[in-house]
Amino acid sequence: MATLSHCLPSITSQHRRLFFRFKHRPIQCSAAAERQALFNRIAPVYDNLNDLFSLGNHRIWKRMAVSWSGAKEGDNVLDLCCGSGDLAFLLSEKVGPNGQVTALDFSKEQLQIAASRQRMRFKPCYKNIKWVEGNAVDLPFSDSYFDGITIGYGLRNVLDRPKTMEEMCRVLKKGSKVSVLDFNKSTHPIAISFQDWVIDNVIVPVASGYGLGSEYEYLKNSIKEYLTGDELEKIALEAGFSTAKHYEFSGGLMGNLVATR
Ligand SMILES: C/C(=C\Cc1cc(O)c2ccccc2c1O)CCC[C@H](C)CCC[C@H](C)CCCC(C)C
Ligand SMILES: C[S@@+](CC[C@H](N)C(=O)[O-])C[C@H]1O[C@@H](n2cnc3c(N)ncnc32)[C@H](O)[C@@H]1O
Repeated sequence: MATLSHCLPSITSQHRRLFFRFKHRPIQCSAAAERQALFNRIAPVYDNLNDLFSLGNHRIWKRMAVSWSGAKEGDNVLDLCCGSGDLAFLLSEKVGPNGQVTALDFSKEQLQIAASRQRMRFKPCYKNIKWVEGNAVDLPFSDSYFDGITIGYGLRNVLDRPKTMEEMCRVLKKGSKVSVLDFNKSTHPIAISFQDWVIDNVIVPVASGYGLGSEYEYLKNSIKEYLTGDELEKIALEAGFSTAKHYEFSGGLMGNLVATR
């Protein structure tokens, strides 16, 4: 059984207590383990490259996603596939000291960075964040537990998206929302060509300079294999959500699914 505390020699006991034990199944499937390893490898440069490649725009997109989740003061919310914690920190400010944020990811390196950011940029409300090492397809939470969920650039990367949708529906209270932010799998030829051109000619060459060329090649392929807005709405309804609406923005490059349990 893996506990994150074994892998975190540099964090304080206060922060170590913030991690739950990962009681659920360890990652056994080799495809999932490869993906986990990829996100561990990019963790040290992940935040800086997001700022650089999106010209800071990812911060705006993440604020929009939090707003779409309907999270409010005092809520108990989940940020799934939290990575280095951007959405969790925004949720923390939104729900305030009387609320609670649980932020889950399967990458130890990303969680380690999230915890160190929590220490360094300390705001009183950040005490309300708990970091959890776990798998999005098998959530360690009881039914109807959360008032809202965000998942930013996460659903595209999980191997079993319908199961992840079902899990999110299961742990949400009735009437509460999930906000799923990601690249939009556009059907417009100009948006597709622009996205491909930027990734091939800017993102992959720059990332190659950090030894991460293949990791960012994966990003391009994962967008191609992702779901369109219509397909996302369909899997949300099939998973048990009562309504589902996908919004496109930033010239059709990004998309956000909002589904209500
Ligand atoms: C925060 C963003 C992406 C996170 C992200 C998601 C993934 O699945 C990855 C997989 C593998 C490697 C890295 C990632 C990853 O970083 C969104 C913004 C960051 C993008 C890298 C920037 C995308 C640029 C657009 C194609 C065009 C930008 C136009 C902008 C308005 C200037
Ligand atoms: C592109 S990052 C997004 C991080 C963060 N949400 C953000 O917007 O910056 C995708 C994250 O999903 C996590 N992830 C992918 N598949 C997962 C799974 N099955 N269970 C838990 N986390 C997963 C990765 O470890 C990675 O941190």
